[in-house]
Amino acid sequence: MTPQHRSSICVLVAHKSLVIRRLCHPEKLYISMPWFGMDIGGTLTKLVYFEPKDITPDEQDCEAGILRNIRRYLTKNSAYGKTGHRDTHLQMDNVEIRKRRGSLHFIRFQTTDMGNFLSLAKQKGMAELVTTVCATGGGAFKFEKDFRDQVNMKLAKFDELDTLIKGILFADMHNVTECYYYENAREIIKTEKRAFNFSQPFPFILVNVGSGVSILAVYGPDNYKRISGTSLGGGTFLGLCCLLTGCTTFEEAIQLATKGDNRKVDKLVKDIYGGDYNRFGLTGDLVASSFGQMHINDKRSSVSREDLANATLVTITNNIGSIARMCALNEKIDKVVFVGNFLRVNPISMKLLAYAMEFWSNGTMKGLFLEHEGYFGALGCLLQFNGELAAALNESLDHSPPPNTTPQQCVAEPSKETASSADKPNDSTTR
Ligand SMILES: Nc1ncnc2c1ncn2[C@@H]1O[C@H](COP(=O)(O)OP(=O)(O)O)[C@@H](O)[C@H]1O
Ligand SMILES: CC(C)(COP(=O)(O)O)[C@@H](O)C(=O)NCCC(=O)O
Repeated sequence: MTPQHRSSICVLVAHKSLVIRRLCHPEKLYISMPWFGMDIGGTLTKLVYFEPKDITPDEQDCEAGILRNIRRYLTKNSAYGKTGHRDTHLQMDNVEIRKRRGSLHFIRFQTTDMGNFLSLAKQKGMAELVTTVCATGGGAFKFEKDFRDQVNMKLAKFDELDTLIKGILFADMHNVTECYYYENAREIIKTEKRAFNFSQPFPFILVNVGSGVSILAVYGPDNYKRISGTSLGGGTFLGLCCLLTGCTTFEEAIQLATKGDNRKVDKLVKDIYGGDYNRFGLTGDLVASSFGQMHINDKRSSVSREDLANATLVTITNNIGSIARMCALNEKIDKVVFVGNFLRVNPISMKLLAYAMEFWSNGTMKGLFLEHEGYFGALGCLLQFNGELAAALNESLDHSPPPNTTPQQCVAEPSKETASSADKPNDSTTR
């Protein structure tokens, strides 16, 4: 291929505030890579990266070195900086987004590490390549100035609950084993994970257990309301566990909880009644009072760190289960979907939630879970950006090659109207 040939097929199209790239095939239009969706949460930042796998030799020729390096860096490693991890087991291959085929990669790091992330982005040349990052979560607002000042990047902000739902629906459509439930949930020791067909999802209650908890009633892809929430969430579990046991990470807290016994910490119905409280169906083994034994000196001195971790996990989980069930009852909805990174590596809570839904509803409600747990906001953010851009591009696309044929690295920059939906109040989101 001659340089003239190359320059004539790698062209730039600029329209309004969108700058898009036409690579190699004039009839094909590509929003410039890299495609990211970022969810900057209260505890963890989640990054979903789309790796194109259908790159033609021509396109490869046109691709900037920085872009290639970023792709290699993200896909060849599974640990980045101090706290960055790629969840390789969650990778989704052969996914089509905007007529491109590729893999979705799922990366997380501590939000407290944002400074290091920005330095790394600068070091890897991201700042030269990308001018706008699609972001959701509270941090999209909190860190907007840092992105602008430190790496000269703008944030295209999307609402975290809108993107959460979009991400869930996409993942479920593209992964047949995304949704699961626990069979025989009433027998916690024996219960087993089973795939659930979530192809007819509506209506469902969505419980997002992040740092705090948001509870939504979802009636359709664009029809939902936020019906409740609680500040006693994943952040509470981790915070209390660190205080009570001296552990320092979520993984450690879960490890401790796995080996502990909440019955040494909590007061059970049988500790109060000497057995069951039959009149209202309260069995003796039910927790009557979380941490209810810890005012007794002897009991306090005999509990282990493991027992305290387990009791903390059970307390937080049961409270979430109880609120979720009441919400489902109020809305007359029988499917309750639990997501959020609190459920990461945490089968104890998932089984307890499945049990709570089943037991307290006499089998009329079902607790459901999703494999990509905490990544749906970031995924929906990536999709929403493309979707809205696509609409804008469809309107504006001029199929004839433009006069300027200089190959040049460029970025997709959303227009104000399309990108800043999170800046506007959301009428469908009520408390
Ligand atoms: N590696 C981890 N570090 C810290 N918290 C974790 C980790 N893995 C799971 N968690 C749990 O996930 C919660 C955060 O969930 P997430 O859905 O990412 O919410 P947020 O968007 O508020 O950060 C934490 O409060 C903690 O309970
Ligand atoms: C404020 C939040 C939406 C932030 O989301 P998060 O980062 O916790 O996922 C969430 O923490 C929340 O809904 N908290 C509960 C607030 C309440 O209803 O009491």
